[in-house]
Amino acid sequence: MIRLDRVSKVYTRGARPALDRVSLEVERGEFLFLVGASGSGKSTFLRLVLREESATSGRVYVAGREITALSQWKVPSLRRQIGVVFQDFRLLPNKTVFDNVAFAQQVIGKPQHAIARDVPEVLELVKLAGKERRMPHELSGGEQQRVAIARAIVNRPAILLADEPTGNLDPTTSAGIMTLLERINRTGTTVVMATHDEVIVNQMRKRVVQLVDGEVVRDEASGAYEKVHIAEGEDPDRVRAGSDGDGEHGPTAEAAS
Ligand SMILES: Nc1ncnc2c1ncn2[C@@H]1O[C@H](COP(=O)(O)OP(=O)(O)OP(=O)(O)O)[C@@H](O)[C@H]1O
Repeated sequence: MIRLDRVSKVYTRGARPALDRVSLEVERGEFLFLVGASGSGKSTFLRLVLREESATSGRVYVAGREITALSQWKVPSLRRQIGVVFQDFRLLPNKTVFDNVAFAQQVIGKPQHAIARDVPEVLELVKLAGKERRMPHELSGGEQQRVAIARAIVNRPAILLADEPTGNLDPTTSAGIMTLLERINRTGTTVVMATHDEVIVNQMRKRVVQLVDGEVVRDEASGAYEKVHIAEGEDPDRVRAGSDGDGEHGPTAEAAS
């Protein structure tokens, strides 16, 4: 569903790459956590999949298409296959819950009867039935994120990208959001979630890909989030190669396939 083939991204010439020769495949229907410290390249990964940024080298494939050199006019059709959720919800403050979700359908020209059918259905799924007429500021953070998720999935995208979706939420509310994302994943949607949240990652036991300085240092089919510490004076390449004695920390992409 998503494949990166030796992808590097350099934002500023001469600077360290934000992603450094990343090769990774995400199968249709998979749920993948992308973890790593701030600045490790998680958002860059998501932006490349969305074609908000282009790779400096290597190739990116999404839903069977090579998007590295996709012409600009084809980008909207790529994005229609991808729903996105952010840490800060990004709802339209002057629109109701219903209209925030409906807007995602209106911009792609969905007819009114489809909107009248789909929006209540998706609001039911995210457990917001009855709150259609509320404005975003009349909702809790968790409810606002549910609206954002409803908006992201209302057009039935093949892929859902979530960038720190629980970053502004308390643990209980976060758990509810994770239950919802898992349910969406079970309907066949491929989910890639970037997060710092070790508790969530460790509870879910999904595939975990960990980045350090733009490099994949771990890829485990049902992993935990173990922080990779690079101590002062330690050779970071030794850590990245996973040669720390127990042999458990190297990239294990094959284990997930
Ligand atoms: N538009 C940009 N121009 C220049 N450098 C950038 C740009 N976006 C990101 N970077 C750099 O690329 C690296 C990776 O950033 P990225 O945002 O992908 O990390 P992240 O893992 O998502 O971090 P966070 O968890 O803080 O969101 C960082 O060193 C960052 O400073």
